[in-house]
Order: sequence, then C-alpha cells, then structure tokens
Amino acid sequence: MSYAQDVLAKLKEKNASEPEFIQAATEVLTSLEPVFEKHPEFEKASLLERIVEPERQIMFRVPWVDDNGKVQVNRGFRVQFNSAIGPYKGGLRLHPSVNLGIIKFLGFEQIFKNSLTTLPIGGGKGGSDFDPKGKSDREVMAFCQSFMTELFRHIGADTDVPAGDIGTGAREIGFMFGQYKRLKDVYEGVLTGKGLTWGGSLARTQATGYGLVYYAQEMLKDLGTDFNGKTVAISGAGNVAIYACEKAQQLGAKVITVSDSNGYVVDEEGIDLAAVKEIKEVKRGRIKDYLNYRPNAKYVEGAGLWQAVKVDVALPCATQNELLIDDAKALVANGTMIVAEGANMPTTLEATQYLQENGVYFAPGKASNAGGVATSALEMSQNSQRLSWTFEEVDEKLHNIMITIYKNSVAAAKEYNCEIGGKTNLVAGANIAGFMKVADAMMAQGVC
Ligand SMILES: NC(=O)C1=CN([C@@H]2O[C@H](COP(=O)(O)OP(=O)(O)OC[C@H]3O[C@@H](n4cnc5c(N)ncnc54)[C@H](OP(=O)(O)O)[C@@H]3O)[C@@H](O)[C@H]2O)C=CC1
Ligand SMILES: N=C(CCC(=O)O)C(=O)O
Repeated sequence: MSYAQDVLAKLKEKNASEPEFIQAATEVLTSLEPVFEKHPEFEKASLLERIVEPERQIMFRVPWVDDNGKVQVNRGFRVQFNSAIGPYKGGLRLHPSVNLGIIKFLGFEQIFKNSLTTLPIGGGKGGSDFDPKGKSDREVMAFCQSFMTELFRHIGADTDVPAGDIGTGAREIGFMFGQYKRLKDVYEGVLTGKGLTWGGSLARTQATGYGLVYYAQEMLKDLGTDFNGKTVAISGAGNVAIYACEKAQQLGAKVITVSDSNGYVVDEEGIDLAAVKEIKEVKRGRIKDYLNYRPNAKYVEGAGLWQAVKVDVALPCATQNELLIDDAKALVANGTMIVAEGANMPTTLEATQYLQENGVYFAPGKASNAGGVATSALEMSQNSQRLSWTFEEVDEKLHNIMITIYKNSVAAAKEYNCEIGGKTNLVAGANIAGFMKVADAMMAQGVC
C-alpha cells in the first residue's frame, strides 16, 4: 500500500461520518501518488497526515429571534484548515444541509484552490445550517449578528477572512461586517465581497463566473476552438451561474439552461439573463418564474438538467454531487467537449472518471472556480493599500490569474505524466500544482 493510500485508509476510518470530506480527500490524495515517489521526504515529515487534519475546527451555538418572537437555534462552523501560505481564506455557506463534513470538504478544497491562485492565502471555510431562503431581512440580520458575535473572536484581516458561498451574498456579508466592526472596534478587511462604498472590490461579484469562463476559454483554445457559437448548459442561478452566463454570452455562446433547487429551465432561444437577474438578485424568486418573462421556454421540476439537452460545454454551478454517472454518460453520448466546474465538487468521482476516460476535457472546481477567491485576495490587497482599482484593472488581473492556473495545472500534469482519455488530466495537474506550494511551506515551517 502506498503512503497516500495508507493515509487515505486511516482518514476514511477516522472521518467515516463525513462522506463529502472523504470524497474530496480521495480525489486529491489519489492524484498525489506520483509526487511522494519523487519526494520521500514528505512521508518522513508525515506531511499528508498533517495536511488532512484541520489546524482548528470551531463549532458554536447561534441563537436568534424570528419575526414571531420565537427563539431559533442554529449551529455555526469555521474550519481553519491550513495557514502555511497565508491567512485562512474561504467562504461561509448558509444552507440547511451544512454540517462539519461539508465544511471540511469545502475547506480542504480551499487549501489547494487558494494555492493555485498564486496569492498568499491559506485554506478555510465556515457557515451554518441556517436557511436564509424565505427569511425576512430582519431575520437574516438577527442571525448574522448572532453568528458574528461568536465568530469575531476567531477571525481578522491577517488571521482569517471569510466571504460568500451558497446562501451568503452581499446582504449577509453586510450584516456580518457591521457586527464585527461593533465588537472589535476595528475597521479592517475582515470579510471580502463587501459593498463598493465600504471596502469592496469592483468585479468581485462577477469574478467566480467570469473566471470560470476564462479558464474554460483556455481549455477550448487547446482544443483549437473558442466559445463563439457554442451551446452551453449551466446549472444553478446564483452568483456563480449568473456571471458565468454573462461572460459566456459576451464571448458569443448560447446558454440554454439555468436551474435552482426546485427545477431547471431550458430556453433554446438562449437564456434571458436580465430576467434571471431580476428573478434571483432583485425578487429572490424561483427559477420557474422565468416562464413569466419567456413563455416559449420550458420549466421542468426536479433534477435531470444534464440529460435534457445536447451541449458543447457544461458548466455545473449549483452544488456538490449534482452531476452523477448517468449525467456523465448523457453528456458523453451528446458529444459534450468540455466540463468546467463552477461549483465546489459538483461532479462525483465516478462521473469525473467516466467523462475523462471518454474524451471530455474536464476542469476541477478548485482550478476553474478559483476566480472568486482570487478576486477576494485582490480585495484584500486593495484594502491593505487603502486603494480601489478600476473594474478593468481587477478583471485583467483575474483573467491573467485564470490563465496562470490553467498553465500551471497543465505543466504539473505533464511533469508527472498525467494524461487520461488522450487529454491532459487537469484534476491531477491542479492537485499537484496546488499541493507543491503548500508542501514546500509546511516543510520549511517545521512540525506545526
Ligand atoms: N460565491 C463564490 O464566490 C463561489 C462559490 N463557489 C461554489 O459555487 C456554487 C454556487 O455558489 P453561489 O453561486 O455562490 O451560491 P448561490 O447561493 O448564489 O446560488 C446557489 C445556486 O445553486 C442552487 N442550489 C443550491 N443548493 C442546491 C441543491 N442542493 N440542489 C440544487 N440546486 C442547489 C441554488 O438554488 P436555490 O436558490 O433554490 O437554493 C442557487 O441557484 C457552490 O458550490 C459554491 O460553493 C465556488 C467558488 C466561489
Ligand atoms: N466561496 C468561495 C469564495 C471564497 C472567498 O472569496 O474567500 C470559494 O472559493 O469556494
């Protein structure tokens, strides 16, 4: 049994109730096998045993009062996974499905994603099982203030910088920031995704979606083509999905699907993004309301998006494990050229392998969705300098970072001979490239 396999076996035993964390760790550790053959010093330093154990895991009670005067209680989390290359950095997910295993999977992915950005940020993640859907602004504020009343003692601009993720948008970041400032009596860049009048960065809202398309553009370039005239399927209708759609449309693609947790829309004439933005960003409505704007479109309740349409490009931008083996088989049968993940771990391990082995060029979210956290790090840079860059300046830096992530992933894959289905194995390349910088820092910093 190899070093990585031995550590993985122990990890599965020790974290048996955390399937998503085991899934994320299985993908990374399997990719790293050839690295440990070349670097036996890593095993001697028990590097893997240390990197798979979070530096700190914080769980706390979050009591708040709803609009009926009833006291509600939620559970809060922050996993400070790895600070070898910088302060912990990662989003806050507010969704009823949140538990420690989900936050550990997200935090583990964040270590290598943040490393790939080439910026000085470590890996962390947090959130709560609070569901903001259907709550009043006052209820969301009450929750966010209570959440931050516990979290503030563990974070800071040079310690741990949370941001958005599922269920955490500009509204939630605002309420959390206001509470932090009151408690700490400090005005600092402790959160990213802030409003533009109080320290936010231009292009941060667009960054994850734009960055995903910039990365996918590099993939298409290596296939001798581009987005112009391509048919694209996108899942989700939130921050990542909306701005992936916007950039793909700007590059000449026809996006024909979006979805939410109730169902999906197919609009063969091309998604009306202004309608999606109004439904989701303004009215906080359901995607089925799209038919009120585009009566010729189709709405289908439930899952099934990936088997419903024939597309050149698939961009899963909703949630983990949304693209399963039968979806992968449908994409292959329909001749899909590339799958680039906008969400974190949306494709199961089995589906990923099937897509790669059958010639679909596949990008893991830790590489292709890194534009969000990269731009968060650019927001931190602007805060440190007490400056604000223009949209064009930030967008150009973002584009260059995504090109660098792609090139570094390809280079690492080539160095370790990682090919699959006749194409570069970007999963292995991203995991290796992301790991090496963290490994180098951990080896230099001693047993810690
Ligand atoms: N925001 C960011 O900066 C980044 C986010 N990501 C990842 O991208 C993905 C989307 O995040 P983001 O756009 O920020 O989140 P949002 O909350 O803005 O949007 C999430 C979208 O996914 C849908 N969704 C959520 N859970 C499920 C589910 N269980 N089944 C089906 N659909 C679901 C939501 O539908 P509904 O409204 O019905 O809940 C919504 O349309 C997540 O995996 C996140 O971790 C990755 C990098 C950066
Ligand atoms: N949710 C995010 C963004 C994190 C951040 O901007 O710190 C992610 O990279 O998954």
